[in-house]
Amino acid sequence: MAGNKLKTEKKKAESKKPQAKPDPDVLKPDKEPEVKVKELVKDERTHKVLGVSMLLLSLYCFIAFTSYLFSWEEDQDKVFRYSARILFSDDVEVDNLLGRLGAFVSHWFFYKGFGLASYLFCYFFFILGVNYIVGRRVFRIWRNVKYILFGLIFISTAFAFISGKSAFPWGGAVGTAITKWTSGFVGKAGMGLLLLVTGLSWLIWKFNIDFKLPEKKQPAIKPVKADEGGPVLHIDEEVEPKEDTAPFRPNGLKHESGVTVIQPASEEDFDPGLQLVEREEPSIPASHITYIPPIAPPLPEESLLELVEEEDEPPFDMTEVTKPAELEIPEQPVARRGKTPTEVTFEIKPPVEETVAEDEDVHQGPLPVREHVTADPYEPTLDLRDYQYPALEMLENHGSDKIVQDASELEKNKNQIIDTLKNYDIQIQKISATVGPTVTLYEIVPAAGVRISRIKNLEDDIALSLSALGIRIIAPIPGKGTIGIEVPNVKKSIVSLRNMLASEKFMNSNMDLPVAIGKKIDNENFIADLAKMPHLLMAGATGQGKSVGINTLLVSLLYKKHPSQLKFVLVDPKKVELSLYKLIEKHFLAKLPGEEDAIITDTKKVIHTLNALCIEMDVRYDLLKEAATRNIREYNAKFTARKLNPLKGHRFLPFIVLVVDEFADLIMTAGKEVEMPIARLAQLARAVGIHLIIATQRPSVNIITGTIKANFPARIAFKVSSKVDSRTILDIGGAEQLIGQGDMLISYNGELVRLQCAFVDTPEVEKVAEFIGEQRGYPEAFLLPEYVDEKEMDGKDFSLADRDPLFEEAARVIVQNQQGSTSLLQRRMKLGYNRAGRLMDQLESAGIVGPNLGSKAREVNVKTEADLEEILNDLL
Ligand SMILES: Nc1ncnc2c1ncn2[C@@H]1O[C@H](COP(=O)(O)OP(=O)(O)OP(=O)(O)O)[C@@H](O)[C@H]1O
Repeated sequence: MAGNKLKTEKKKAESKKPQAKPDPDVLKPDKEPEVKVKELVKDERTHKVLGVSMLLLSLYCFIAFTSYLFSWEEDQDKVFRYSARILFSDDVEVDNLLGRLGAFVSHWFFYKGFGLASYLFCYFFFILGVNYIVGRRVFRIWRNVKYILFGLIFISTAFAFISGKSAFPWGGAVGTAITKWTSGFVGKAGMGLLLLVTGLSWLIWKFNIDFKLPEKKQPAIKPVKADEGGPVLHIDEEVEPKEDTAPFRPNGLKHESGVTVIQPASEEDFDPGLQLVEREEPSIPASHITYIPPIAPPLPEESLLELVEEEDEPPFDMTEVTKPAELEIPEQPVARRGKTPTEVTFEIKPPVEETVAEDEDVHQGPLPVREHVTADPYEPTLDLRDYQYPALEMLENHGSDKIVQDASELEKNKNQIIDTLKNYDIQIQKISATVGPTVTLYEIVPAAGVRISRIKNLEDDIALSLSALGIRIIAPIPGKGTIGIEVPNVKKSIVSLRNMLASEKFMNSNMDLPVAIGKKIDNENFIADLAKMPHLLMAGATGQGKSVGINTLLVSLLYKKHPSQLKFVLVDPKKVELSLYKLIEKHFLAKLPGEEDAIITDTKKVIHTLNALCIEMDVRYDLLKEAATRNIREYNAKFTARKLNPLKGHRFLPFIVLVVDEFADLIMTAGKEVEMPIARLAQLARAVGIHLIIATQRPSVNIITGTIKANFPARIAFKVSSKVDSRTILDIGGAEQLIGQGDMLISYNGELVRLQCAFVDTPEVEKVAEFIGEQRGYPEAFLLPEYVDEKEMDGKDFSLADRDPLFEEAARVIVQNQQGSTSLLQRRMKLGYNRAGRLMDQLESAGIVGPNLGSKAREVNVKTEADLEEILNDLL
């Protein structure tokens, strides 16, 4: 018994002991996985549920409101009587299609709220719903909320005002309250006017209604007979007093300088003495501009492989199609100021088509990539399909881009020009002025019989009498029978790059490499295609705007091109000018394999890079030849149409733009070694999409040699220190008379044009570069072919023991293809010319290929792969 008692006590004690190990047989209840509220809120499904709910709510309100329009008389009474209790009173019957809730809600919105304007709530729920369901911003919420708020107040008030004492709550309680207060304040008529003004203002603001009257015809220029007194001139001008432009005063019959002025005999004879020609650039507000990568169709598996092989990129999901998106370009109003009833000579010509410096063979149609698209084209932008183009908001609006001109300054200059010419007994018929950002162009129509060379010879005298720097005489202005005198403005306007990029011409341009360079004197935007130039030489004394000019060109391209379409090779011996672009290395820069820095600052590396570019050029020419195409555009079109086999080394060729910021420095240190590859590239690289921008502060003949000059038909000169320098760059004087700060002359297509370079400041460039740099890029910069300096290789005789690591692979490529060609190795193994050549020599030493046969491929001595494996094993 005692024993039993002991046992039972022991058992009890054991049962009381905490169990050390859990019994594996006992199943524990599953723990509910913890749902984090944050994740729930972010979850795509939550958004979709919300979206569907919003859409249903919108529909519900719409039906309830519409039903209210027909049942309000019957239901209103009941809602009044029961108030919210109506919702729970089963015995109350209402006519609203959506029952008691419908009647109650509609009553609240219509009667106690905004009347008919309440439909705007349906719209609000609708746009919210669509945005949530689609998962992106189809409608802009904030902008719509503003419209809805305005609409609620305005429509309810307008309806309440118009409907007067109608029993139906047209404007709801809100509209009625506002109407009551306002009519008490400004009276009924005042209220009506106020509503009209508000409504019209909104319409004008929204649609920018054009109220222009038909324009008055400008009388044609008529030569006027001279009387005995001296030069004959019509100066009856009076400039419209507008903004910053004061009027020209009528000069009467006797000009203060003694010039006899003939008054026109009749209205028709009237000839404005000084015409001010101002052109305004239509620009698109930055907020309306969205750059979106082109439509990207899905790629088949083959291309996926090819991408992985070619770009060494992680395989992306190519099956998803990037949505096509619209380029939202609101219709641009034409800024035009009419004439005052008095005789006005401030003539504002309608905006002129922007000059687009193009060759005749300019591509007018859509981009080649699209042009040649058949079914299923290759889309290079899919490499980085999420890539976002920088927004215009990242750039600043420097000044207003509005030309500031002082009329008294115009008047003074004009009189001085007339006086000076009169002193030399030169008669003129007419003088007109075009005010540009930095200079004003006075155009003179000389009287019959006056020799143009006489005016040209007086250049210095006119400059002296106007005591202004930077005067330039163009006699005659090409294409016009007039003589131009450019006089710098006292107040100069900055041309913002932002406005130029916002211009329609730039945004809609089909050019391969569009660059917004600057504004002409008549305020036309000068937008050119770098691919047509095809290279650009820039020169100018220090501090005159070269670096800004380079930034302008680079930023223009960054706004238009996808990283898959364009690569920059940046050479910056000054080390600081282009360093900002380091941020976009993995997107837009190209470099030599194994190099750390993509921006080249060291002269030795510049030589290697230039030679590597020459190799790239040769490889591209081989590719073009194989593809039976003449230029990069045709080649890429064929490639995107999938007519070229990537397994044969074909690939999409991005444009390459080489920028050298200080060319003089390189020539000084490396001379011919730099000049030769540059000249070679300049001569040949155009067709394969390699373009050069070379800048220098020392435009002397030993820097800009004949070879270089001959290959750079497009040249820009900022202010230089002497006429000789100007001649070195432009083959003509004039650049020494520029006024600096981006004032420049561009010689292009045989024309010399004065431009004010577009301005972009360093912080803006930094912002753009940061924006691009923060996005997903390629794993590394675009690799140029390897270049090995022959001199460095001298004396390194080949022995089979130290053969190239790629020897075996190269041997297999050659034997498989039964073609002993160096370019085959280059293409298939992505090698530089030199390394491929060395490999071929090694293969020759090993007896795999025969000797060099000049332009023909070498003979392949090994016929089968089995034989090759034997030879390779023997070599081990
Ligand atoms: N297009 C322009 N519009 C207005 N101002 C300009 C423009 N271009 C240059 N400037 C002014 O001139 C200054 C010097 O320009 P920039 O640095 O481009 O000269 P630079 O020729 O490159 O000189 P350096 O050869 O010494 O580097 C700028 O800081 C700017 O204030």
